[in-house]
Amino acid sequence: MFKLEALRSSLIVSCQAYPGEPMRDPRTMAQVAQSAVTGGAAAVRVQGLGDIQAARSAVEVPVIGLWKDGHDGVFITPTLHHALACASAGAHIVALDGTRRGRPDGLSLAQTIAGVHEQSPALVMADCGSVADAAAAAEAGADIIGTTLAGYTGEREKTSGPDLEFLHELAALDLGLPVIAEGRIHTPAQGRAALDAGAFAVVVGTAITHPATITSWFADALVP
Ligand SMILES: CC(=O)N[C@H](C=O)[C@@H](O)[C@H](O)[C@H](O)COP(=O)(O)O
Repeated sequence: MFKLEALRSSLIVSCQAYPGEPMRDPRTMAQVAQSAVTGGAAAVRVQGLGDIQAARSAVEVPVIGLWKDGHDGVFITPTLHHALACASAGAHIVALDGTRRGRPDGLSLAQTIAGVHEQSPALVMADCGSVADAAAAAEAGADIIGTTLAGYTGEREKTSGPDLEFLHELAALDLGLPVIAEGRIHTPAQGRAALDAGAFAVVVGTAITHPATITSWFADALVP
């Protein structure tokens, strides 16, 4: 079993391709994950049961697994069924929607987290969108708080870079849980700033593993 403490101050790389994209293939994402580990990623975050299984076979580092179902409301590992499937596929940490919104299976966040803890060895990362979410997720038994949904639930403004103010507010709250900064970290300096704002570790996705978006940044900058 991995030690969460080993991820302190580390870089975690999210390797995701979206529905319909050419790289949406578990073998491709496993290769991306391997490349991230070669570059220094201490863990990877992957979406979908096939990608979780492929990543587990491809890399030695911890795998954060999630299952996106839909694209509105509660869609990141929305139910206990989805969470247990991620754990069965090999996720060391299951990332799930950690907001205060109603869940499609009618279970509370606390019931969902308890179900994962009772039925698997996986830890739970609660993807939150606000300080109130984070406090509720800590109360509900989450092992890790993620800032993943800041700017996506209507409770906080969508900052262009990481929501550093959110990280400062969470640090001040001192929930007693590791807070992983995730979302719109696009440069190494922003990753450093997230750690300095109190994050336990940093997840970078798009800026490392989503070539279509990275290309658009360059292409847009060249438009006269
Ligand atoms: C909001 C949502 O659906 N976030 C997803 C969560 O898994 C991913 O699409 C993001 O790429 C990931 O959070 C990493 O963030 P960024 O790609 O900004 O570095």
